[in-house]
Amino acid sequence: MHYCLLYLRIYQKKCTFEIEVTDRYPSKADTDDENDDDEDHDNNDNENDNNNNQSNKSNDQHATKPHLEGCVVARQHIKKGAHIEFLDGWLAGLEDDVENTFQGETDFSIIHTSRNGNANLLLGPARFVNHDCSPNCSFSRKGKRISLRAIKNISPGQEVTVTYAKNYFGYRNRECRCVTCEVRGVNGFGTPNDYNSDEDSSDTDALTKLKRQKRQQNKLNSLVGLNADQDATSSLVSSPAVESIDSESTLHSSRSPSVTADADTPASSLEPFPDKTGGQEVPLKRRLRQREEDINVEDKLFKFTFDDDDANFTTTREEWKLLCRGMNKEDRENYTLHDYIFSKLSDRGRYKDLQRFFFSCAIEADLDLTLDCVNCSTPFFGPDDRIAPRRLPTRLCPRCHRHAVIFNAYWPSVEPEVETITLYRAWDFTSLKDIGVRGEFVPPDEKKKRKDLDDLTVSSEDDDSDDESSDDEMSENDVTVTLEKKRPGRPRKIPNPTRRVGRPRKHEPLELETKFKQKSTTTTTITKPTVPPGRPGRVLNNGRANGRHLGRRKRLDPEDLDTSGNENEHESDSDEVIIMKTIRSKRTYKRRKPEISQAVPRRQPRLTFDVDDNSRSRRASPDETTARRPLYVVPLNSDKPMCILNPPTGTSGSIFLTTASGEKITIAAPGSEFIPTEMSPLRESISINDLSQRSVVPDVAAVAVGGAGISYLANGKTRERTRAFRYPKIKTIGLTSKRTDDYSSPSWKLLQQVQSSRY
Ligand SMILES: C[S@@+](CC[C@H](N)C(=O)[O-])C[C@H]1O[C@@H](n2cnc3c(N)ncnc32)[C@H](O)[C@@H]1O
Repeated sequence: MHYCLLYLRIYQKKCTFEIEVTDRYPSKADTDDENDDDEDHDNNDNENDNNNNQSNKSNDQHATKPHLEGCVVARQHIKKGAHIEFLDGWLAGLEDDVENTFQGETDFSIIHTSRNGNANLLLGPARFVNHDCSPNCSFSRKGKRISLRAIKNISPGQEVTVTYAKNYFGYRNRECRCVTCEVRGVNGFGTPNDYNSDEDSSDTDALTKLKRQKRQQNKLNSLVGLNADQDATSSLVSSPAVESIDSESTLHSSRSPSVTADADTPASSLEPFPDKTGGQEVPLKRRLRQREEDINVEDKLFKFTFDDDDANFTTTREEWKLLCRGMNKEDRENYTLHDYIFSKLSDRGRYKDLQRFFFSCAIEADLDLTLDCVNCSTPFFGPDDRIAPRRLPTRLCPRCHRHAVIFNAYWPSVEPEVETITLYRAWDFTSLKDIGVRGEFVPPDEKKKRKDLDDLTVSSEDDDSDDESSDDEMSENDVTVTLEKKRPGRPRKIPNPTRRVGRPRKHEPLELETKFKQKSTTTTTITKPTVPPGRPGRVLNNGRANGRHLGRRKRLDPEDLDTSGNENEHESDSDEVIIMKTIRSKRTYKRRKPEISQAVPRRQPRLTFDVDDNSRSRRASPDETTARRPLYVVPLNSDKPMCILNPPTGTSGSIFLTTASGEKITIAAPGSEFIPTEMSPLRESISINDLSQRSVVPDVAAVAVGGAGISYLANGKTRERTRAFRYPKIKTIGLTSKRTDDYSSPSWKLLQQVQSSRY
């Protein structure tokens, strides 16, 4: 309890520091590898143009092996001599044999006190304080209690450090990877030669070296603009000789959260708020206001671009605004962006999964993608962060995000903002249309209809669930009967005695598990169930499965999608849902008859999303495309047609979309007149000249297929021009009315038909 309190206290407002994560230090395994493969490193590093010195080499090496550890970062100015409240530790004595069990572990901090030499386990927030050869704090001990005192002035954002011992990280701390060593290019950042020269040197040499270090440190001070107290290299600690100091490159290589400067960044940018006033002290309030303004600007500008594609994609936010423009004022005020997104998603619970999916796709699509924290400008998502984080990135870096969640204030301020801070996801559906994740936009009247149907379903399900609970082993027929009773639409979650909440537990009661298995087996063997039409858009499950994969730190694997989703879905809690999922599998829907005759391809693509197809590196072979590429249907309000085909001007014709297998779906009536100036809101066809002139086609339905084409009349002959899409991403073709609320438009109906025939 006592230890718990020690930790909990650090979340108090007046606490001047916080626990952060850093990837500065290598794991034990990394260090061993490094020693083993020194030669290899050199060879590899030589290939890297950017890495001219050893320190960078070393860093890059670790960039590929992120290893996170804790660190303590100041959140407020801490004056020299001040006791750092709440940064306390507690010593728990260790017996010798127990101590041995901790050998080689860095997760525990063992302290040997000079008085009796006993080993103690250091517990409490103080255990997160890292070593620096030029520390800004020192430990002090009172009985079993350890506290920290600042020996230099510490600014917000600076890491709180102490010196552990002279030889803690090997002889003369040669494996030390503190900021000071990094700046000096020594120890963990030095070359083996440094060590040799150091070992050979005499005491007099050491004095000269110290003097030289002092000179270099002064030089550094003037370079980075820190005063003597804040300087990372000010204290003369025992350290090998410094051959040269390349402050710019070494600072650049720093990946600790407390040091975020890059090569040409002046020291001011080490501050959480980049100094925009030419070095003058700016009041916190003003900086916060400035930051808010920046956020607003950023918000407007936030765009997502895939450079390998036909067009830039505007944000979902902009689409939403466009939609709002057509609304009356009252509706507009009540209709939030989230409403819009969720109306597309149809299920709030999928938001997170979809986010993960976007995140992974974003990484797939642009390997150099980085985002800067809107609060502290730290790049928090870059090439090195390709391994999926446990938490999704926000537009605030993890540190600022967490801080905002706790204090409703922007780091480092702890004064709550007047209004609740809105925390945006970094990948907020901006790429919805691009990535190929399908959403479902349900018109309000349709939504109502479905709701009514769903309500009906719930009541019928209630009856069914009674039956089920009385009979564990359901026969195939039983299932079919159950389903026949069902209305179309997604099954509702209903109270069910056998319902499993959350993931299957490791130690589930045996009885329940058997029951579950029996039912699953029964359901998966159904061959010809009466398929409830269901509602379109269920493919979001795919995104879901992907997210799950990411959570397991795995690359997305399309092969896994069909199966893993079923196992882990939240909805798989109930047997009902398992049944539905089975029915929704590709086998079942293949048997469904297309509802629009010539407009729908005979051969339906599988209900999978193949991430490999989506990657730049590989183009799917025709066979693969036929098998894997789905026909995506997403209504969008894009202001740009993404696929532009250039027919000869002055011609008229029709537009069709092609599936991956080459089948065509005509989406605009052939032979329609081209009247560029009069855009009929209800027209069924769109002139190919509209596209050729790249005119804006508002409120379009988007259909992602294998390609798109036009057929037109030229010299009395019908000609065709088709373009295959390289990636199975969503492409839009202008298609429908200008009015988004007009769901009676023929093209909207067509879209619905296509949608319903799809699933
Ligand atoms: C008392 S703990 C400090 C907290 C630690 N970072 C953590 O998250 O548990 C000591 C461990 O931190 C790491 N560490 C701290 N300072 C270091 C430094 N200057 N160089 C290399 N590793 C360091 C080492 O792994 C060391 O065993």
